[in-house]
Amino acid sequence: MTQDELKKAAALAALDYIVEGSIVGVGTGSTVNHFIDGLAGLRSRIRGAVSSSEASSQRLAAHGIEVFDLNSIESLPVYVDGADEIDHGFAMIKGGGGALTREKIVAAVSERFVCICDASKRVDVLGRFPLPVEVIPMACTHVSRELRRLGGEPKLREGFVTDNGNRILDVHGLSITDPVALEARINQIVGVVTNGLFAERGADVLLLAGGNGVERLERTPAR
Ligand SMILES: O=C(CO)[C@H](O)[C@H](O)COP(=O)(O)O
Repeated sequence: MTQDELKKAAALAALDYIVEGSIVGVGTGSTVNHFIDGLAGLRSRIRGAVSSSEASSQRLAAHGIEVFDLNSIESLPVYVDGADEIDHGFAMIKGGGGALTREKIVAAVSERFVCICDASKRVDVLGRFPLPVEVIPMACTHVSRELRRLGGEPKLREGFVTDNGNRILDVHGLSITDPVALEARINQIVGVVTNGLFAERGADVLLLAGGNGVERLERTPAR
């Protein structure tokens, strides 16, 4: 199977986690695009969706799925999103598509985070994938300096502006032994909107597609 076929298998498995009659939280990326296309077939069984990016909102709307403002909803039973890396404690690096801040907001509201990935995303230690950090434009130089102090090598994502009008620094070379602590530490830097470590609020379910099918893994409570 190709990587894209594996992404599609994981994405379609997530349809089993949709709560009938609910609003569904929808992430961003090529794996999520397969999920959105699959969700179109269940349109009559959900109220609609909240989305973590303009791109996902457009794709949902093109399928006739109503996209709600997150501020207007009372509960979000399930959020489905991909990841760039996920470790064995279900902490993730996200933001390869640059949607990390809205993803983190929707994830924070949701009761259950269902992560959909092909098996190449599973790692023992996070950090081979450069960590995206969303930064207020005027703070790029200051934040880069601070990130270097933490041992990383930040690179501005050239030509990319987030849906929130900000910039992304991709931080290479970080050794992420304590994802919860590093997530909090980077978020303390003035000018950082948020970073792509999803450790304080990691995934609850991991649907991991590999050669032998889709593994359905649940996070153990004591993470
Ligand atoms: O965090 C994300 C976007 O900001 C994506 O979930 C992540 O980059 C994975 O993308 P893909 O499904 O295309 O491999």
